[in-house]
Amino acid sequence: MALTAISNENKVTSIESKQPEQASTLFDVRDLNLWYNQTQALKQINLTIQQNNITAIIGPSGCGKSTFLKTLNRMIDLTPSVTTTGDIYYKHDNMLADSYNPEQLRTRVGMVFQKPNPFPKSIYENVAYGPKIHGIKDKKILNQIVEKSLRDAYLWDEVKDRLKDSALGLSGGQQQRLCIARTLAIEPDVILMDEPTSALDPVSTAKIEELIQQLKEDYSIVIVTHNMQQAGRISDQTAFFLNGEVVEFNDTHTMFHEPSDSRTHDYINGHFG
Ligand SMILES: Nc1ncnc2c1ncn2[C@@H]1O[C@H](COP(=O)(O)OP(=O)(O)OP(=O)(O)O)[C@@H](O)[C@H]1O
Repeated sequence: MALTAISNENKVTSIESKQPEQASTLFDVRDLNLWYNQTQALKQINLTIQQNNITAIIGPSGCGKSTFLKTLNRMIDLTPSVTTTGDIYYKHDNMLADSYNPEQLRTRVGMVFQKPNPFPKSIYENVAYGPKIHGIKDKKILNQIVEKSLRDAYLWDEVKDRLKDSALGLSGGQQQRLCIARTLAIEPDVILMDEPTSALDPVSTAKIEELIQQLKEDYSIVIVTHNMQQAGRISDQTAFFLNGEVVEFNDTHTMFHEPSDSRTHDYINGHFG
């Protein structure tokens, strides 16, 4: 299978090279394979993820999208009986190496899940939690972080008068924006999002999509989505996964208008999946 990657200049480039990618590459995934016990879930994945881009991961159920996302911050380590081969360079360090510190990686690579999962604490404490864990005790600084994170997550105006209320009293869409604010509070480089709008109504979905596009200014985003329109609307690059392989990885416009593989064409046009 011919695999291609899009450089910052939007030229199709070969990723056969074993040299580190250019400075704007955040993740450089090389020959990644992953097994759950004997079952191979990811097969020879090669792709690069660029800074300040939105990269969408699409594909039918069970094709390995979430597994791939969880390798990017090594949350997959928490699943017993997983083995991997290959390399993932994060800012030029191989973060799959035994010597690499996954805790540190997770402070740089935050994650937002399909179902909003706020802690059963106040709105304020949900956002302050990460910075507190990282040793910030000064109340004034914490207040600033909480306000900025909630503003950046487009939630401040809706919650500024009820910061001490339980986060569980927020609507689903507000809870998801709170989870994004909680991620922003630790100032990551990357936000991984696993179907972040699939449990939300269309209005909340539109707000989160707008937010994601805004966040691209300061963060890099990798989003798993089942929603083709969403991938087409918000992402810069799209990877199409099928049976654990990357069938096609390209800039989103090309992928949706001139897919190079007939399986991509069929999936995008709803013929399977
Ligand atoms: N903890 C696990 N133990 C064993 N197999 C697993 C585990 N998690 C996922 N798998 C298997 O790995 C494959 C890929 O699963 P994954 O959840 O990554 O797919 P997905 O594309 O995200 O699916 P969906 O769109 O349904 O969420 C599937 O065959 C799945 O059954």
